[in-house]
Amino acid sequence: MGNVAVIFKTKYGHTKQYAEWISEELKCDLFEQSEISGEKMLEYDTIVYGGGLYASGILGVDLITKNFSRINNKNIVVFTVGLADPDIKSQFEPIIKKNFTDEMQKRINIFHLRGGINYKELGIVHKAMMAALKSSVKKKDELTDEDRLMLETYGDKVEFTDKKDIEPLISFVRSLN
Ligand SMILES: Cc1cc2nc3c(=O)[nH]c(=O)nc-3n(C[C@H](O)[C@H](O)[C@H](O)COP(=O)(O)O)c2cc1C
Repeated sequence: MGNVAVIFKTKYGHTKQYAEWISEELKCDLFEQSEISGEKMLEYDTIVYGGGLYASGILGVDLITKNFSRINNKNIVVFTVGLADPDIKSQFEPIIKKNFTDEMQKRINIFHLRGGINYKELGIVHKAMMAALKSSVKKKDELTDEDRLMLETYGDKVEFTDKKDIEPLISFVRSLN
């Protein structure tokens, strides 16, 4: 795995928690996305980037995509943190397509971790986005499990963040050259 940098961007702290656990486990450097430049990333053999999921976008992932041609020769691992259940793999396909080109998808190893939400903490824009999502879900004829979870927990607090879920990512990074 060589020398590893864990980099993250969070709005409400869930991705930061995972990034801290990962960097502690790997005993490696940890950076907030705004603290590290494309140039600095060149010092590492393995880059692990984590971003919260917002309307299918991976927060701050442009650090990786904009610098992709420079870091292409490194091990690149991305983890997303969202409310979507990581066991339902199909729902991540559009997210991966939206955030990465075909070439990037071949080179980047992607993991999905589950975060949480506390409606009382949300900023005004995010509150409005969740309200809009709720009314569109309520209009659906058939609800998915995710839709039901959203309606049941709307306005409340849900927490899925769990340290043991980093294990597959940790084993993968340790297996890298
Ligand atoms: C406005 C808004 C949009 C969101 N969009 C998604 C999404 O597209 N997919 C998903 O799985 N979770 C989505 N979430 C849930 C967040 O990804 C989840 O709260 C996550 O834990 C946030 O990570 P952070 O605390 O590190 O920012 C959304 C949350 C908000 C408030």
